[in-house]
Amino acid sequence: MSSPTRVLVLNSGSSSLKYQLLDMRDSSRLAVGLVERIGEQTSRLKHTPAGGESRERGGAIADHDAALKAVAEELAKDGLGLDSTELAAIGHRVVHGGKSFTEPTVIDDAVLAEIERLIPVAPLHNPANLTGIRTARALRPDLPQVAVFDTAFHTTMPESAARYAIDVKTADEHRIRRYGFHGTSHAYVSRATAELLGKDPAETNVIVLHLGNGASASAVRGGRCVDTSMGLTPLEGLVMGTRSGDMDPAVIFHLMRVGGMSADEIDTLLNKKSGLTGLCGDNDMREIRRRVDEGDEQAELAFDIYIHRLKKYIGAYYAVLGRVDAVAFTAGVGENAAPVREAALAGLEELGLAVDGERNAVRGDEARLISPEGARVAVAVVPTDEELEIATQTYALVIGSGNHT
Ligand SMILES: Nc1ncnc2c1ncn2[C@@H]1O[C@H](COP(=O)(O)OP(=O)(O)O)[C@@H](O)[C@H]1O
Ligand SMILES: CC(=O)OP(=O)(O)O
Ligand SMILES: [Mg+2]
Repeated sequence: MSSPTRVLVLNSGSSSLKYQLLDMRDSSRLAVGLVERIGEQTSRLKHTPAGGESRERGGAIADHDAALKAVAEELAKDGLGLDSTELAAIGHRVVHGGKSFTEPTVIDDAVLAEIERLIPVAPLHNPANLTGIRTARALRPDLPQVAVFDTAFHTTMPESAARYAIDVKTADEHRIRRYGFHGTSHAYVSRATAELLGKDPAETNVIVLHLGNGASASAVRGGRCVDTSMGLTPLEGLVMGTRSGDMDPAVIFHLMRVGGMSADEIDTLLNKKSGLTGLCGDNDMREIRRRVDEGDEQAELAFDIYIHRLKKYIGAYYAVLGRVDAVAFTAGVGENAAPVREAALAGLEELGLAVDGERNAVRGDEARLISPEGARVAVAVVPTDEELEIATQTYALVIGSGNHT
C-alpha cells in the first residue's frame, strides 16, 4: 500500500475551530470548515467539501472537544473521516511554545505538559489548542500529531529585540521575554512576498503586517525574523479587535490602586474589551468603515488610533531593517481593507513608500503589488495561508522522520 498523503490541520482559537484537510501530493484542499461561537447557544459549523456544496449546522457546541467531534462527523459524511487510512498526520496550530519549541514537534505527553505549562502566557489560546490535541489523539491514537508553534519563527530575534529592559534576574526567573506570535503567517507571507518580487527570500527584507482580529507586525531580514510587535503574550503591539496593544504599564497599577480592579478584571479589560471594541463598540473593520463613511466620529477616532499605531510600527521596522524591499499586508483586515492600507502608508513617500489608488482598489485572492510602477519599496497584499504552511511543516516532519504509518 502506498504511504498516506493527507494531513488534517486544526487551528483552534479561543471560541472557534478552523480546519482543513489537505492532500499533500499537490497541496489540494479536500475539505475546509469553521466552527464559530463555541461555548455559546448559537454555535455554527460550516463545512465545505472540495467541489461540493457547503453544509451548515447550528445549535450549541459546548467546547472544542464537541466541536472537533462534530467536524469528524461532517468529514465522515464525505468519506473523509478521521478513521481514513489515507491520513498521514494531524497538524495543530499551537499559539505559545515558549523558548522550548523552535521547530514543528511531534506531540507526546511531555510536549503536552509544556503547552499546558504555558497557559498563563496564552490564556485565550493554549487551552483551546490543548483540547483540540487531546480530542484528536483520543480519536486517532495511532496517528502522529504535530504541533506547529506561532512563536517558532520568532526565535531568531536577537536578544536586543527579545528582552524587556527589566531586572534580568526577575525576567529569567519568570521567563519574561518577548516571544512573538502569528509566526506561521509571518514566515509564509515574508517568503511569498519575496517570490512575488522574483527575489531570493534569503536576500529580501520585508515588513509583514498581519492584521486580523489579533494583529502583529514583523521585521524579516533575509527570511529570519529580527523583531515583532507581540511580546510575552499576544497583547503587546498594534491596536487589535479587542486587545489594547502597547500601553504604559503604569495604567495597570493605576487601575489596581485607584480603580480598585483585580488582576483578572484588568486582564479581561485589556484582552477582550479594549482595542477597536473598547474604542467604538465594534471590532469588525467593515462595520467601522461603514460608520466612518456615515460620519460617525467615535468610529473615526478608533480608526485613526489604529492607523497611527500601525504607522509607528512601519517606521520602527524600517529603521530596524535599514533597507526595506517590501511591506506586505495580510490577514482579514490587511487583505480586504483598502482604506487601512492607504491610510497606513499616507505621507511616507520620502521613505519610498506609496500606494497606487487603482491597484489598491482591486480585490482578489492572489498576491499582488499595490505600489506604483517603479516604486523604491514594493507594497503588496499577500493572502496568508497558515493552514497550508502548518500542513507542509507537519507532512515534512512526518515523512522525514519515517513516523507515518
Ligand atoms: N471585507 C473586509 N473588509 C474589511 N475588513 C475585513 C473584511 N473581511 C474581514 N475583515 C476583518 O478581518 C477580521 C478577521 O480577520 P482574520 O484574519 O480572519 O482574523 P482571526 O484569524 O484573528 O480570526 C474581521 O474581524 C474584520 O475586521
Ligand atoms: C496569537 C493571536 O493573536 O492569534 P489570533 O489572531 O488567532 O487571535
Ligand atoms: Mg488568525
